[in-house]
Amino acid sequence: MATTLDEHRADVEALLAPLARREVTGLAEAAGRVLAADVAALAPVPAFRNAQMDGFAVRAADTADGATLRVVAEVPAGARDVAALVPGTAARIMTGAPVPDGADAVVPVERTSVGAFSAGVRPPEVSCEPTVEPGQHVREAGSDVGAGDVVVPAGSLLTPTRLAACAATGVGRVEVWARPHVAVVSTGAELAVPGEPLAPGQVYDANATALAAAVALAGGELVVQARTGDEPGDLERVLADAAGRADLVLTSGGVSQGAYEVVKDVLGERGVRFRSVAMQPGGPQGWGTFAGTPLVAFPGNPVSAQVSFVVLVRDALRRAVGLPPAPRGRLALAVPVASPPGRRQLLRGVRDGARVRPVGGAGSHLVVTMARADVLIDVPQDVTALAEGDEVEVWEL
Ligand SMILES: Nc1nc2c(c(=O)[nH]1)N[C@H]1C(S)=C(S)[C@@H](COP(=O)(O)OP(=O)(O)OC[C@H]3O[C@@H](n4cnc5c(N)ncnc54)[C@H](O)[C@@H]3O)O[C@H]1N2
Ligand code: MOO
Repeated sequence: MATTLDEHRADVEALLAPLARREVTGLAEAAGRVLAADVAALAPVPAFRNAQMDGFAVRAADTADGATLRVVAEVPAGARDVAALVPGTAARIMTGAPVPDGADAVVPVERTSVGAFSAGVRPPEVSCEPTVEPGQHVREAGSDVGAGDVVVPAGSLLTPTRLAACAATGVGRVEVWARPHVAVVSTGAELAVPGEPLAPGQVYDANATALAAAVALAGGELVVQARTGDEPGDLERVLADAAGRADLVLTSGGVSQGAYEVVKDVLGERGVRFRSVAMQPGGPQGWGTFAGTPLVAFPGNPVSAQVSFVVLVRDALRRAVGLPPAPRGRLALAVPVASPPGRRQLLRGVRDGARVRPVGGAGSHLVVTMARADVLIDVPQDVTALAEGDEVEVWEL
């Protein structure tokens, strides 16, 4: 009996479990990564009591009845050793500058007798708006976060806002889940490079591009993208290089029943296992290690290779980088669907409002039609007919 998709997926997930690894990076490189450990604030925010407005630091009680205050000091942002404010005086202060001890309020310049600042001229005195509340326009130290408090918890995706929070609290490096290095190897003597002329009998290599993009979107880092023909020696050389540079090697092609199944032949001798999985597309599959590096061998048909990645490898890569599984959902079928028995079908589907309908035919070569699909419709192995309105599980593409 052919292996079920769930059984094969479990084997591939076990093979890829060691890909999860932590590393410490700078903040710029951490964008889009997932935090592996809590980040705690090294400094409080604000680090000191400071002004929220350009204006005058005062004692609120001194300003009653429009009293005139002598302007005795100048406090720009970045000022150090700021003297305490003597009663009955004011200090000209700029946004972000330390509020002098003794002052308990900042009055914006436009709400004082001065009206506006002009460069280089310090007004000798000032009177304020009628009501000045203690604490107004003063940003207290630690009012955003205290030193030692958790700024961003482990498991968070590092978005610009969260990275800014790390930076603002003095944290320059963070522990994240490492991006596994992935090699993508397309096999087949017939493959041509997109952008170059197509000779008779050739087919453009779509899998290298598809798998490279899929790896990147699942959080992996592409380190090798190679093509090899049907020469065992070539394949061995390419795979040895790939296995030396990557944490995971993905191959496509050469795994079915043909006379030139180079992947199956070369890897089979090295302990990689091949089996027929009861799914369509993506029936013939291989998995194991090459020179100690995990390797997953997908069939060459471009629809099969892409579907195989989605259902076998995508979530394992996402897990390694700390991401949750890709979203799966349930949708009602917009049309009836017939399905052959004994093989779990992964039909290309397109959303139709809250419903889903199959798009294109079943052929695994229909790589362009596949691009119209936004989900895979998952028809269980034992189901042969579904009616309009029946709910099906879908995998996002
Ligand atoms: N006698 C049998 N023949 C086949 C069987 C079978 O059980 N018995 N299985 C079929 C199924 S299902 C699949 S899937 C394919 C898998 O074939 P391979 O993995 O050996 O792949 P190839 O033969 O190398 O290529 C298949 C097909 O895909 C095209 N291809 C390959 N690589 C690429 C690429 N990188 N980009 C675009 N297209 C690619 C290739 O030209 C072939 O047309 O086997 C069936 N046969
Ligand atoms: O199992 Mo194959 O992937 O259908 O074309």
